[in-house]
Amino acid sequence: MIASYPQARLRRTRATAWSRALHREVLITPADLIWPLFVTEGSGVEQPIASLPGVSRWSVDGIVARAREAVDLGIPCLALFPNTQAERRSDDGREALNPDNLMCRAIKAIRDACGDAIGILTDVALDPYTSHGQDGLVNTAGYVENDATVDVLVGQSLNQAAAGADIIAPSDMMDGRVGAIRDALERDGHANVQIMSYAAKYASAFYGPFRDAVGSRGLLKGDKKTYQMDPGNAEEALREVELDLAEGADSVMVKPGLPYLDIAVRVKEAFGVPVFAYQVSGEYAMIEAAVAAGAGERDALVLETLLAFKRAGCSGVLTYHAAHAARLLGA
Ligand SMILES: NCc1[nH]cc(CCC(=O)O)c1CC(=O)O
Ligand SMILES: [Mg+2]
Repeated sequence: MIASYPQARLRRTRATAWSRALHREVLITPADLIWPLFVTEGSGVEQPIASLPGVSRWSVDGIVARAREAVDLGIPCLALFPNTQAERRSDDGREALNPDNLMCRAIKAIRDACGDAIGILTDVALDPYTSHGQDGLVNTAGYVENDATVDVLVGQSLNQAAAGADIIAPSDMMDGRVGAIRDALERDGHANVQIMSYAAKYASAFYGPFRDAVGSRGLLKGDKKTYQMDPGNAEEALREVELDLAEGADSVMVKPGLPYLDIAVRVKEAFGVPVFAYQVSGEYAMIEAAVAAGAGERDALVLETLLAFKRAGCSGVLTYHAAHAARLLGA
């Protein structure tokens, strides 16, 4: 029998800070955070990104400094994204296969500086390397070809793994890419390289600032609706996750974050595997815009939104607020 009022007063346990702390069901800690970083050419370069106030692209030396900062803050993993120079972009995105590309140089530099003190997650998709900004190879009809793209993504993954990536994170939404990448990693001696699949990734309006950051926004014609998921679909997300797990994903991601918390909950309940959420660039920008407009307080907005992911059952969150949040949580 469950008591009712006045024997039950749910405000009793909320009356003091110590009691609220004692009864809190979930916590967010720096160890729950993955910090996405944008890499650019040069040295000593910091380029602020206008649509992501507070976030910059860094040259490799700056990325190494961010990696050391992350280690000090207790952030376990970085996610790297390259801003590829226009002259290195092509229709087929072949720069993704260059063992000396910006991404590979950043991976090696972080590894040299930090050893195994931090994980390096690398995004697999061709959009930072294509002249058209699509994640895959586009045929003459303008359609992104699935199987031909997967062949290139396998090469991109092996290139990243050879440079020292710890977690390969395919964000392209091609069918069958997780299995193909897993097979190739096993064959190539990378049995312990993980795959975190962007399994349920939606064709979202929240990616705009990210496309500025990697330099693909002005290039992209049309949209990504023939491969990223329709925002109306939830059952389909479970099928996407099921397939990626069957193909060898170690963990799965739901993206964007807050607007899709229901998906995170359902995936966790259905499969009981490690689920990560990506609080994407547009979500970050929304919080910063609210702060700038005096509509909310940054620290509180950041910590509340991050806690929500933990409550939904996520193992962790990719967030551009990672360093700020870790500083707040470490204090
Ligand atoms: N495959 C590219 C990729 N990887 C991560 C993001 C978005 C992340 C963000 O908005 O923060 C995107 C953008 C896209 O699909 O167009
Ligand atoms: Mg899929």
